Parts: sequence; C-alpha cells; structure tokens
Amino acid sequence: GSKWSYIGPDGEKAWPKKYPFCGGVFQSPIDFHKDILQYDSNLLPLEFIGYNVPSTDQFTLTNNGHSVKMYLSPTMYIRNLPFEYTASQLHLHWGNRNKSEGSEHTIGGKHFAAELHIVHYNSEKYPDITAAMDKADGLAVLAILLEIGPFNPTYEKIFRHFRNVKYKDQMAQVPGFNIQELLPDRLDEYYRYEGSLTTPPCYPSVLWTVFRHPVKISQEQLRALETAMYCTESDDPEPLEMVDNFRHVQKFDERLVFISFHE
Ligand SMILES: NS(=O)(=O)c1c(F)c(F)c(S(=O)(=O)CCO)c(N[C@H]2CCc3ccccc32)c1F
Ligand SMILES: [Zn+2]
Repeated sequence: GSKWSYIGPDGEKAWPKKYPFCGGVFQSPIDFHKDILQYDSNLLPLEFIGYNVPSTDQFTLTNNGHSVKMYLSPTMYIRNLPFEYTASQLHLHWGNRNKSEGSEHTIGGKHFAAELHIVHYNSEKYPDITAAMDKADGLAVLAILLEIGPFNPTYEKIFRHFRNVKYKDQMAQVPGFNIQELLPDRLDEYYRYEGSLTTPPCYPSVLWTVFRHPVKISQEQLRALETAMYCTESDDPEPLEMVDNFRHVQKFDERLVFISFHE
C-alpha cells in the first residue's frame, strides 16, 4: 500500500518528499562510464550456494503493484562477499512495448531492455531483511541486464506465470529450478559499487553487483513482460499498466565503480 509510483504526481521526483533517503547520498541506479571505473583484482567470482532448488519446492510469485517479485528460499546464499548474504526475492524492471529500454543501470549511457534483481540480506549480522534493509552493510543485490535474443527457457519458468499475476496482490506458485541459470555466463566479470534501493525507501544499504554481460530473452518474452501486468487490482475501474517501472540514473560524483575485468 506504499503511495509512490513511477509516473505522475507520486513519481520519482516526488519520492524525497515522503521518503527522505531518496533525496540523499549513494543513490542507485547509476550509469557505468569509463572515467568512473577502476579495476580491482580482489573482486572474486561470486559463489552461489543452494541456488539449485528442486522442482518439488515452490517459489511464490506476486504482483506488488510496483513489480513482479518472486520470493526465494532462505537456503540460498552467496559467499565471497564481505559477509554471507541470504536470498530474499527477485524482481524485474522493464520499459514498454514501444520502448524496450527499461533497465535501471546503463552502460555508456545505453539502457538495456530490462533488468533482473536478486535481493539478498546480510544474514551474518541481521536476523531478517527487515532488520537489514536500512543498514549500510545490510543488502546485496545482483543485477542482470536483459537484451533481445533467442527464446530463454529458464526465464520462461517465471514468465509463463505472468498471466496469473496480472493484477496487484495476485500470487502464483512457481516450481523450483536452478536460479543460477538466470545469470550470465561470465560470473567473474561485474561492476561493484555501494548504492541504494532503487525504490522507496531508497535506503543507502545495497552492495551492488551488476554483471558485465547481458542475458538474452526473446522479443516475445520481452513483449509479455511489457504487457502482462497491471499496477492496479483486478476490480479497479481505472486499470494502470505496469510499464516503465525503472528509476532514472542518479548523480554519481566523486565516487568510483570497481570492475573485476580489464576493458
Ligand atoms: N531495485 S531494488 O532491488 O532496490 C528493489 C525494488 F526495485 C523493489 F521493487 C522492491 S519491492 O519489495 O518489490 C517494492 C519496494 O519495496 C525491493 N524490495 C526490497 C526493499 C525493501 C524490502 C524489504 C523486504 C524485502 C525486499 C525489500 C527492492 F529491493
Ligand atoms: Zn530492483
């Protein structure tokens, strides 16, 4: 029921009025361009433990009015970050059918078609994500840039349920699968910086890992993402399409993004 949106009077320019951190420091997303990038040889490939969830388990997929999000199992966690981070949920950001440029992070000013985020919390220091989400070392989000290419059968394991979560607060059950298959090939090549949640309350609590290489999904899969869902409830007389649910890039002065790869 949080009152913010991506368009109109409650759009991102108005967020700081109700959510002061949104007007604060270390805001995400940002543009990756060469004069803020610095190679860091200590950036190791991430290790994903418990990501291969058996199909006997189920993930709950839901439309929360801002995005489509899938809750993940607490047996999934990442190693090789400063702390152990346990998976919480994944969700997506996208554009619209006339402009498939809905990624949040950009590279050299270029938007990708869409972006997948896998949200984790620091389970070494905090009991749950609610305790972690406003702490500087509380969250770690993996970002995967999506672009058009061949049909992607792994993404289809989520996308095929979109027709059952068309409206706000609808839910569907997704049989378990290997979440690591949603990631690009080169897990050793990524951008790393300290930033924030890209939605209200915009807490500066996120260690971002944005993989260098995009993942491909088909034009039809992208069209489904751009046209399937609504921000409104099924009985709302004025349905609002869920499109363009990405925040614009934020100022990134005097800061560096660390990269695990050479140009
Ligand atoms: N782009 S992003 O990764 O910054 C990001 C989102 F874009 C986004 F939409 C959500 S949300 O939970 O679906 C709705 C707003 O909270 C979250 N949810 C996070 C923020 C707060 C919270 C609390 C519990 C579980 C997940 C989250 C989020 F971290
Ligand atoms: Zn997100």
